[in-house]
Amino acid sequence: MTQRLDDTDCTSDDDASECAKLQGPGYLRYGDDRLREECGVFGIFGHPDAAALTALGLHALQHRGQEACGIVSYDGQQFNSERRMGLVGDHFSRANVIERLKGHIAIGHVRYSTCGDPVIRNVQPLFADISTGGFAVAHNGNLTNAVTLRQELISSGAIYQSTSDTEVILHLLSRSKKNRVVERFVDAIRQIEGAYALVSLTNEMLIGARDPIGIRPLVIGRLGSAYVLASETCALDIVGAEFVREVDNGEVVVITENGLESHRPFPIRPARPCVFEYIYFARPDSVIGGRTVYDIRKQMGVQLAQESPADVDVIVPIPDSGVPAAIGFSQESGVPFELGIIRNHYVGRTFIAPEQRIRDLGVKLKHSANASIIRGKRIVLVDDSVVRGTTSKKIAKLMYESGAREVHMRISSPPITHPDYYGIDTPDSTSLLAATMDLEGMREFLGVDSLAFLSVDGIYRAVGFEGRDPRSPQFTDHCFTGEYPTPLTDQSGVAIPRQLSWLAEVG
Ligand SMILES: O=P(O)(O)OC[C@H]1O[C@H](OP(=O)(O)OP(=O)(O)O)[C@H](O)[C@@H]1O
Ligand SMILES: NC(=O)CC[C@H](N)C(=O)O
Ligand SMILES: [Mg+2]
Repeated sequence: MTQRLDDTDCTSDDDASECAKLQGPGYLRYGDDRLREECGVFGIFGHPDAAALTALGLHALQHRGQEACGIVSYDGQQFNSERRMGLVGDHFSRANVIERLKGHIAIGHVRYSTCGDPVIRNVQPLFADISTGGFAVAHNGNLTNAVTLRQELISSGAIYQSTSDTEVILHLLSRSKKNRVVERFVDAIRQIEGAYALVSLTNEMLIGARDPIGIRPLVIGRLGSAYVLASETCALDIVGAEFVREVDNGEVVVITENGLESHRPFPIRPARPCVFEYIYFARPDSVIGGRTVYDIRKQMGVQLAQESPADVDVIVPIPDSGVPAAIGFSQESGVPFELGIIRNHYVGRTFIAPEQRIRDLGVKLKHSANASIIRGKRIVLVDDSVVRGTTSKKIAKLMYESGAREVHMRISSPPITHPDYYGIDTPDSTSLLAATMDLEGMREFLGVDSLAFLSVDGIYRAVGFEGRDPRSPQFTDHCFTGEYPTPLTDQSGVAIPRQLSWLAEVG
């Protein structure tokens, strides 16, 4: 059966085309030099206001991706799709937009691109009409063999519509020889490598899946008789859904009118979720593994104060994500916590810009000194991470300019020495401060009186373990250890062509 797709996706967007111009046309970006967040996914089955609730869920997940957003619904007759560059609230708060997205099943996505330009053709959910009917997919994560598979598929006749890694899933699904859509889906995900939390929609089901070691998060909720899938529990809270459980690593959940069915298509392995969810990505009020992210970040601050105390007058967090660790540091050390930096609420997470000059400006736009707190004081600045050092360097300078007597920096995660290929999109190693300098070099570069990072075991202790189990690490932590838990086929194979498409979207 073939369903109609009513597609009101944006076809021209000034920001998107400007971005594309700045980056060069149609490049399949890999490991470029920007810190990015992640994507967020949401899905709901069996609710008359499916699209409106999806918009709310995406709004709660906005911290995971601020580049673009989209929703696909199914109304019993046809699929309806809206995909836009920009924020959820700027588009999906309009009643006429939600009215167009009719139906009782919907999925949605907020995007930060890790693979493929930030242009409308890469905005998710992606949709395809395959022999079993319409199929939409929204993906958080990054596939580490997507380029290799793409080359194979294109050489055997596949016509790609985007430069996103996610599109490979649609091609594999379409080419599967299996009959049922769930079997085809399983067939497809067995061929992909890397990190994925997926929500997918057909005319009769909602599907959720996590990669074999569960790098990226996905939770299940109930809202009356409806089922909800979401990247984080904060998206369940906003729609009033009750948390049921996390989707397990390697699990596929299929939700139909008959309820939820669980499939385990991969050999059982221990989970290794990404530790960066705790450190930076997830919203502090989200619950992972039974504990709030806020509580865990505070514990990271406690561990940090124990490992690297400082003789100072005041503890100052670098907002936003440095705040809980700074509270923990203050409570453990007994030194008062003060908001010595005020954050501008109209600038999102790290100001997204392709040039260092604009990133520098971004940090200035985002953070201002609360000089009366700083003047004449010895302070500890607490942040969750240092990637390129842009934030820490600017803020340290700002503190001295505002009259701080001493500035000490404490980071509630270990030095990031290795790039990420699983959806974080930390830069290649030449741009990572800790990959190019030792501790003293970083201290000098940042211009602070002292600098210390939390140890790798300290992170594990904060989450509740005795330390990292070297034989079977409990987390995906390659950023700090260099130990990648999946094959990096695209990185280790023959050269990845930087340019896969000659189509530049200019409007
Ligand atoms: O060393 P850098 O390259 O500057 O990157 C590290 C900074 O980026 C992140 O903050 P971000 O502004 O993205 O988000 P937040 O407001 O949630 O802290 C992180 O919390 C650090 O502050
Ligand atoms: N950050 C992510 O999870 C990105 C999802 C997908 N790889 C994309 O580039 O769109
Ligand atoms: Mg920050």
